[in-house]
Amino acid sequence: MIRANALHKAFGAKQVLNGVDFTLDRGQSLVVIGGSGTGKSVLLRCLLGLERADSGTVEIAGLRDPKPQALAAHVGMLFQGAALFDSLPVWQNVAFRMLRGPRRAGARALAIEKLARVGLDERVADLYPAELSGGMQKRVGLARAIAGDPPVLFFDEPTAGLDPIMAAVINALIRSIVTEAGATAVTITHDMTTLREVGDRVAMLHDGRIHWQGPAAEALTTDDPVMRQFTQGRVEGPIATLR
Ligand SMILES: Nc1ncnc2c1ncn2[C@@H]1O[C@H](COP(=O)(O)OP(=O)(O)OP(=O)(O)O)[C@@H](O)[C@H]1O
Repeated sequence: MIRANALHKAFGAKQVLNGVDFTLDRGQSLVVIGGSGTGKSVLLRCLLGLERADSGTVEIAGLRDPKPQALAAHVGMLFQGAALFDSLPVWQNVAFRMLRGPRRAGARALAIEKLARVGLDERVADLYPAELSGGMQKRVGLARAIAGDPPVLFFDEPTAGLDPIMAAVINALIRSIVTEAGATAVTITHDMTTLREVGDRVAMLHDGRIHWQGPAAEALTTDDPVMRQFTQGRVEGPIATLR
């Protein structure tokens, strides 16, 4: 369902992706972890066709090296910081894509249905993003990601900036939405709780490659020194840190 094959991407002399390979079966949920600056966002942009890899191929939902426009019908995305349009009310943010298509008339009802799915009341529909808390904005972003019932979902740092309780709420919502929809999901995170709650599988990006991948249950118990340092948040270990 999602395949990255030998992806390479450099910026000038800096080789960020240096042969990234992974395959994710339909209906599986993959959590991608890795230190700051290891290229998680670059990988995401390459997968979504927002950035062109120097070499290698991507396959998503049967499309090979798809352009973002071609992916729009297949992929829902929760952006870091939710990335809502400030000038549009919540319901138009959620049903944004429908507003320009033949199903315009049903857009508001669909938005309200999706808002309910993420635990938001109909009254939120007419508010503007600036009137919402960070946690509510994340929920709206989540409602937008699932508005078109896409078979593939991407979540970029879904709990960043949230308090631990709201983070738990968002993790649980993501897990239930992914399970219920049978969606194939890729989540980028630094949050070990998200790793445990959301992932079936985990892949760790390190030195431009997938250094480790395996079942989520093994990610926190593996003896791999890079994984151990990262998941346990240790300063000492093979991952170079600025001290
Ligand atoms: N457009 C660009 N031009 C030049 N360098 C870039 C560009 N985009 C990313 N990079 C570099 O690629 C590297 C990886 O960046 P990326 O944002 O993917 O890291 P990340 O793993 O997502 O980090 P974080 O967890 O901090 O968000 C960084 O060194 C960054 O400076």
